[in-house]
Order: sequence, then structure tokens, then C-alpha cells
Amino acid sequence: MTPSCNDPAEVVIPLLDFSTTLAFNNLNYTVQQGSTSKTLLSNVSGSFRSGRLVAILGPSGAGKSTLLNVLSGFKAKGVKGQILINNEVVDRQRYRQLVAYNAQDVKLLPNITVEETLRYTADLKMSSKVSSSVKKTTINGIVKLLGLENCTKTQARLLSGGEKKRLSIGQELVSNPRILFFDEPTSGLDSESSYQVISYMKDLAKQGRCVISVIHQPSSELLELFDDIYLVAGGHCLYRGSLENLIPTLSEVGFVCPQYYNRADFAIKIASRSNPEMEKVDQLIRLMELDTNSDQNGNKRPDRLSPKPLDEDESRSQYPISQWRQFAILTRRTTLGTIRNFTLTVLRFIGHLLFGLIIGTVYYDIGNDGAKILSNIGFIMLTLLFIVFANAMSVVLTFPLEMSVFIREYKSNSYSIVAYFCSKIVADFPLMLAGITLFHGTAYYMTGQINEPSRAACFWAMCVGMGWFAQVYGLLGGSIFPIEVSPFIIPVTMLPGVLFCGFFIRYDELFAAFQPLTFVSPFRFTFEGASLALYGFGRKDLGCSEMFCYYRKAAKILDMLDMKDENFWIDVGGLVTIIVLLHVALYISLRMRLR
Ligand SMILES: Nc1ncnc2c1ncn2[C@@H]1O[C@H](COP(=O)(O)OP(=O)(O)OP(=O)(O)O)[C@@H](O)[C@H]1O
Repeated sequence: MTPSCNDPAEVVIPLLDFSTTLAFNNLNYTVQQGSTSKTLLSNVSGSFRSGRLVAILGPSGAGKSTLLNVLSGFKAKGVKGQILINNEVVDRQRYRQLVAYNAQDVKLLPNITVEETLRYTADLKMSSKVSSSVKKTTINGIVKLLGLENCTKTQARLLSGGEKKRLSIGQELVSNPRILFFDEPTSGLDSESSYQVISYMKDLAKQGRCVISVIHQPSSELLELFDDIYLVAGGHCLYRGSLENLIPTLSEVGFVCPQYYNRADFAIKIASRSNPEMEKVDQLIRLMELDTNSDQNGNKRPDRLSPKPLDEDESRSQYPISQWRQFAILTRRTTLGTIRNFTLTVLRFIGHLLFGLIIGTVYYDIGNDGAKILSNIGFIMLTLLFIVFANAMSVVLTFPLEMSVFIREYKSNSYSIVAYFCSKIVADFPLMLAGITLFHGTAYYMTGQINEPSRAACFWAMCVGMGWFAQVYGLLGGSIFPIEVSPFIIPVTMLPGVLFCGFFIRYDELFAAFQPLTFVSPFRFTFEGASLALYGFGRKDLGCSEMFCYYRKAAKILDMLDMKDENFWIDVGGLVTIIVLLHVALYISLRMRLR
């Protein structure tokens, strides 16, 4: 049963027995818009203490999410000012270990269950010295704390909005962070679920954490759960202090809250752009800017806080586990997610088998017939086109969602880019290999291609090369372009490569200016490689189903296609080079996305 908001949550995750203060002074955040710059945060200051739940309030566009992103370290470029934890400037890497950020839109891997999600997070975020029983206890504690007991075996895609939100909060709790940021954790939830989520956050604060949340128009009941308020308008701070002091402070400058009026609504109304009393708002801003030396509750900040040194019991290495372990865990998780994506996985297999059968039926037994050479060359081309589109499009459709999970996890310091990159390549490879083998096993033999193991293997290798290229190309497209455009961009950008493959126009018939382009087309390398596998290297004369077959001799076929045996290894080298370069481009693109 989901605990009601009044049930005390049983806390199993460790309490933090030391205080933490996050202080920020004169923060400014500017973004570049063409040649001009736009200031999104101006001279905002404040401090948040452990044990207190803080609400960041403000009208839409006030800068609440921006403030949260800056304070959580997710935005660093263009930020000026000082952020201190326990009066110390902390380097970025260490900062990310201390801070957790829960974004407004929940990013979860859809086919992984609640328990698995938390277990993988624990494996990634907890030191390998932590025993599996401790990890299990921690996970159970989080599940209980967040009321997820009923859905531990449910895949994330089937969870309700509130459960998804709580699961993503749970992921942040695994590493037991000192400071937690939430961006609109109640958006899309009904009032009861909103109350529950904020109650859980209150519990987390009571356990000794700094908990700061952007909250959109909270009801009076919900607002009561917060200890402190940080009011933002137009990138400025209008109020920071306790909830009790909010109305008295606003009334000091002449904003008097009517009786029975929701305090949050009143504060947001004052902060809205439509407020005609701008001089009073400016007065509030000046008041807050002058008061940079007082803490969240209006008390003077001591020159030196007396916290526990930050590094006393924390590991200094960037990640809690080695990159090799990260790679192994991520590969397992990606494989599980792919296998569980039943529709796509089964469709991929059925698609390869079905197309193999169709192509095998249409081109039945033509492979050794000198009278049907042109059709057989069409078979080679069709094979390559099928492989490239089937494998590129399946990753284009799934990768963008995974990317958003990757960006969130990377930014919360869960693992390195290299570990993710390698796991992605390795986890997707077997499925591609299996699909192509199924297709090859059907189409190659049904079409009556030459039954020599070495030729069949070379043909299969060219198909695998094409599939590998397609997969990385799809990943690259998915990492660069949004899902709305990548299904269009990927096929369209491949077409010039198809044009210069040697099938639609012979290499020697191309304008001289176009001929070098054939050496950057993966289709040229695979088409020539597959054709040589079938007809090159001294293949004996083909059979002939008619009176006369002009192309009985394999050498004549290669001559017609302007292909030479010695090009085979150039094709292999060219294809491998393109695939390697695409991996490099994919790696760079992932890095760029994380900036
Ligand atoms: N990269 C950017 N370039 C230009 N303007 C930006 C950029 N990011 C945010 N802004 C602007 O900064 C302002 C503050 O945005 P922010 O998302 O922080 O608002 P918010 O208070 O969280 O609003 P909401 O409650 O609607 O989510 C908005 O006017 C937004 O358009």
C-alpha cells in the first residue's frame, strides 16, 4: 500500500549527521544571443541550510529553473559569482558528487523495472567496496521511503507520473547526496500525489540534507511543508527567508497580503511582470542585494562556518567505480533494455527473416545463371540497401531517449563518456549481427549464390560491415539531430553515397570531379566487396539457362562493373576507415552534447 502523506516514512538510507550550507554570492548568468548577451540572473545571493526544505517561487520565465541549473552545476558557462559549500569553493567534479539534480521532465529507461533501475544506479554510484547486501538494504530503504513497494517489478514505462517522479528522486538518493535540487517535482501530479512527493522531500531535508525545489503555484497546504522561500522575478531575488517572514517582509515595502489569500499566489503576483508597482519591487530587489551577508533566515552569516571538512570520508576519485566496471554494468543494462523492447527486437528479427524470404523468392536461384547477371547485381544492391536502412533506422528511433538518460546520468557523475560510448557500441552489435546472419542465411542460399564457404563468408562480412556502418551512422544522427528530423536526415544524407556506389553509374563513366567521391562512399566499398566475393578471384564459368549467355565468364561481369580483384582489400580498408571515423565523430558529438 502506498503510504498516506501522514504516515511517517521508515528511513533506512543513512542520515547525514553533519550540517551542510550552500551559499552563493552575487551570481550572474549571461547567455550569448548572436552578437548580444542576455542576462538571465542578476546579482542573486542566498544560502540554504541542511534540515530545511526551500521553495523557489516566481512567475513563469522568472529564472527559477535557470537558478537551479546554475546552483546544481549543470550550467557553468557564462556564470559569474561565488558558490560555496560549507564556506569552501569546491571544484566541479567534487561539487557533482555532493549535489543531485532532479529535472522537471523525468528521464528513465522505459523497459527497466523500478528495482533494476535502482540496482543499476546503486552499482554505478556506490563504491565497489560496498557489499551487495548493503546496496540491497539501501535500495529497499529508498523504495520504502518513496512508497514504491507496489511497483518494484514494474517497468518504468508502465509507472504512473507520480511513481516515475518518485523513482527518479530515488535514483538521486542512492548516492546519499548532501544537497538535492528538484525542478517542479509536482508538475503533472494531482494534489494528493503532489503532497506525498513534497512530504518525501521534507523527510529528506529532516534527515540532514539541503533540499531546494522549484515549485509552481503551490496550494496553501503544500506551501506549509516548506521552511524557506526564495522568490525570483526577472532574474532577481525579491525575497529569501523563512516562510513566516515572507508576508511581513513584503508588507515592509507596502505589499499587504489580503486575509485568507494564498501566500505563494500573493508573492508570485507581486513578482509578475504585470505588477504596476514596480518601484516597490525594485525596493525589494535592492533590499535583498544589500543584504548579501545574511543567511536564508535573515541572520548574519558567520565569517567562517564550522562544518565538517568536505573531504573527510569521501573518495577523491572522479567515479566510485572503475571505468571497466561502468562499461560492464552499462552494457548489461543496455542489453536488457534492448531485449525487453520486445516489439522492436522481434520486428527487427522478423523483418530480416521476412525480407530474406521475399528477396530469396523474387530472385530465386539466379545466383549461378549467366543469363540473369543483371538481376543478381540488383540483388546485391538491394541487400545492401535493406541492411543499411533496417539497421540505421532502428537506432535512430531509440537513441534520442537513451541520450537524454545518458546526459542526466553523466551530469550527475555516474559514469564516463568512454564507458557509455563503448557499452553502446558493444551492446547493440550482437543484435545487428544476428539480424544480418538470419537475412544472409536465407537470401544467400535461396537465391542460389555460389556455395563456397569463403565466398559466402566474404559476402556476409560485407553485409556486416554495411550494418555496422549503418548502426554508427544512425547513432551519430540520433546524437546530433532531434528525433523529429533524424528519420528524415539519415536516409537523405545516405543517398549521395548510394549514387556513387558503382551500381547506378560505372566508376569510369563518372565525371572526373565525381570519381574521388566513390572513395568516401561506404556503398562503393561494400558493393564492390560483395560483387568481388561472388565473382572475383578466379570464379569458374557460371551456368546458363538460355542458348547463349554473354556473362558466363565472371571476369566479363567484373569488367562490365569496372571492378578488379586487387580492389577487394582496398574496399575492406576503406570501409573500416569510414567506420572508425564515424566512431570518432560519434564520440565527439557525445562530448559536444554534454557541454
Ligand atoms: N539559453 C537561453 N537563451 C536565451 N534565453 C533563455 C535561455 N534559457 C532561458 N532563457 C530565458 O530565461 C528566462 C528564465 O527561464 P527559466 O526557464 O529559468 O524560467 P522559469 O522561471 O523556470 O519559468 P517556468 O516556470 O515557465 O519554467 C526565460 O525568459 C527564458 O526564455
